[in-house]
Amino acid sequence: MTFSPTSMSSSLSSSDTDVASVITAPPPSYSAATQLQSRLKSFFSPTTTTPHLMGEVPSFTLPDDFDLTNQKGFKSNSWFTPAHMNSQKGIRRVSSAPNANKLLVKQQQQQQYPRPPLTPSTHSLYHQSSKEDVGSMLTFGRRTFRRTYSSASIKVKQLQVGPSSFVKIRMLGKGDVGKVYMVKQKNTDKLFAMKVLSKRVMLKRNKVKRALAEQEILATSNHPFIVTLYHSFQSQDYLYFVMEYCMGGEFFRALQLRPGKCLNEEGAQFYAAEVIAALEYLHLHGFIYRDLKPENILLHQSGHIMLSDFDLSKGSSPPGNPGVVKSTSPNLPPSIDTKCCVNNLRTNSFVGTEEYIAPEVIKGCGHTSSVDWWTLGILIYEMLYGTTPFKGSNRSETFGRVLHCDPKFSHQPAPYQQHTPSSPCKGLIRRLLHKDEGRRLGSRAGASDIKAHPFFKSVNFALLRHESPPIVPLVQLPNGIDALNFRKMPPESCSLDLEADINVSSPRSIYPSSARANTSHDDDNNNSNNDSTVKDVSGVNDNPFEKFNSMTLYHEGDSDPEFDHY
Ligand SMILES: Nc1ncnc2c1ncn2[C@@H]1O[C@H](COP(=O)(O)OP(=O)(O)OP(=O)(O)O)[C@@H](O)[C@H]1O
Repeated sequence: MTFSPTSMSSSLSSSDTDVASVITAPPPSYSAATQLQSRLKSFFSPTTTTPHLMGEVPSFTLPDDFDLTNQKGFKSNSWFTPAHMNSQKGIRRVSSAPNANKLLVKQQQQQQYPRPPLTPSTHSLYHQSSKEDVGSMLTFGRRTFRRTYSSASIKVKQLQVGPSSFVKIRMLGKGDVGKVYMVKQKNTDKLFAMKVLSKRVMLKRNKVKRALAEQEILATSNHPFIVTLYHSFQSQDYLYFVMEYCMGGEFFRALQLRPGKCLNEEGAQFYAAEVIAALEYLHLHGFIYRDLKPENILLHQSGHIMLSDFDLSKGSSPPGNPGVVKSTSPNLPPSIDTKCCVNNLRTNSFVGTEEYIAPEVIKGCGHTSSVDWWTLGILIYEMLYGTTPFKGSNRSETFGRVLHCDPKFSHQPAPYQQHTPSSPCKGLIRRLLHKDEGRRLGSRAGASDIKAHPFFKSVNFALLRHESPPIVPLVQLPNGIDALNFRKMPPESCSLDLEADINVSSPRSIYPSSARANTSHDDDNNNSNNDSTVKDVSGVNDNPFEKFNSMTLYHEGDSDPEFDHY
């Protein structure tokens, strides 16, 4: 398909006119990081210390008519009705009833570890200091933090763009509360992916905390396999994320286009290794991802992966310090324990995607970072077999299999595969899909456990970026506008009228959307959401989007004069 950008381009909504009209917030401050953590984070280069996002935003008027109730009814299954599924909430992301005890514990934790407030003086100091040498000390509020090598790889600046700085090219995808557009920056002609989230819809569906979590992760991550955020800002009605445009589109689509919708073992090993590197980085920073699936893996033009969509992720506050664990083999050096960075994070939310959901999530007995290793097991299986291991004809059957069945490996090669999976490969999948999270691979030291498995014996994790990916996306035009692997969006959806067509399930023709869409019943996130939303209505808490920062981020390697000094 050929495509003329000029014929299809349209300026962004006139209500969101320019930088001046954007509600700006100061950039974030950095959190404290221990020396060990800093050293390890630099080791996982390129990376950064964690800026916590505590901006102050001028208040604005909320739409009068927002509704606190979730619109969709959740139909629980006859054989399985855990308490957290009984409430009448949306099917795609089911929210749980608030749990008073947990709220109390959370509040106590917050009192114990308050995030440092950011004052205008602190962020102006930050700007002045952004050129300072590695290792210099910065003072934020009452706390002093050591800048490390890694923190110099992202510069947080005052917002330099607004909605009108971009021209919309086309819609790339549509989610629960927003849309993602391919946009072109007017003065540079650079392409970006712009995620636009409707505040109204977020308030309606209690998704405010999710957007804040996503911003925190995107703004603090600087990793080759995690999608890069360049700007974030908000207007009266929308939140905006301007991210690197992943020309290769969804890994899910790329898989679907392959014969048998699968990869050979070598290919699966490659993508699994990149995913492990990304998850390891997230865990190190204290985040559990919780929604690994091929739809959330995007492909860079080079074919390397970029993890995206962090709205179901959960952060540990504060993240624990990484440790060092003895290797399981006497011939191997000790390895890094990233499990302990997320050790204090146990959450009871019902989140994930049906076919990828872990047993402990279904049981509702609380889950930890081990859920990410479960989903990795499902992903590897899907890459090899073109289908997930526990898929049933409906949700009830799928959950039943997740809880009670072992993954099946046929003695014959799967269609379009020349071989059956090797023993190390099957062994890895079995160990990742262990029903008991305490005995699952990764439960001891996190990613290091998995990297040390014989299946990855031939993989050099440090050099992954230099490997040639098995799938290199076909970009039909040199400017990347007509890339493959995106869902076909109806042309009439190419408007910024978000209210009109948000929550129309994404057209996933191959799988029924219910099986592939995220499900959530997010007690810990939504407890606070519910809480803050209720306050908003009563007028006690004026702005639920206060903590959403408006900022521009520069990464090492971007054309920014400040980086030229390094
Ligand atoms: N950086 C990007 N580059 C290219 N395409 C992207 C990018 N980010 C998102 N997309 C496209 O937009 C789709 C939706 O993005 P994303 O999953 O982040 O949105 P969402 O609103 O959070 O969706 P969901 O409700 O499924 O969580 C993706 O599946 C992908 O096709």
